[in-house]
Amino acid sequence: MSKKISLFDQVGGLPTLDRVHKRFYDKMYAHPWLGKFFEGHDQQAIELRQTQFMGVKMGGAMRYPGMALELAHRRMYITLEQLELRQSILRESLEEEHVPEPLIKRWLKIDAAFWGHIKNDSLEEFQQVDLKYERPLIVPNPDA
Ligand code: HEM
Repeated sequence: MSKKISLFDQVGGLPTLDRVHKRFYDKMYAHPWLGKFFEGHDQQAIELRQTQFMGVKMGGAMRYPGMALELAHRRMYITLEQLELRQSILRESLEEEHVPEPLIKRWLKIDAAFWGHIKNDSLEEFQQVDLKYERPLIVPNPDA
């Protein structure tokens, strides 16, 4: 019986995830709007967590020892517009790393499956979240 090859192996395994996420977070950290969320956060640590998280979801033999996404992002006011912008930056990074288009589509579909854990539908709803001692982080669009 033939074994189905995981998406993780199809894209080239850990070296590909490492390269994509390095490129992706270089762009995110440099971004005039989304970059503000990452100020004071170690880029290499976030790259590693993203690789572990996606590695597991893509069927790799990996472990994700990080926080639940809802908890990791709950102090950030993240909207659908920002998630779409983030995904266009992720797509650009995947294309620049020559990941084939059908695999890009599968990668982005997995990514989008977790938006529900992170997305805020309105500022009113966000302001009702009990953040305990954490400071809320709302970043207005510098171009708006
Ligand atoms: C515009 C959207 C997003 C922004 C601005 C954002 C920002 C951030 C920031 C600032 C952190 C560091 C949190 C901390 O260390 O306290 C973080 C962690 C993380 N994010 Fe996001 N994120 C976004 C969307 C996503 C999405 C869609 C995913 C997954 C599909 C994701 C996966 C992760 C993971 C795995 C971590 C690591 C959590 C940990 O360290 O335990 N993020 N994000």
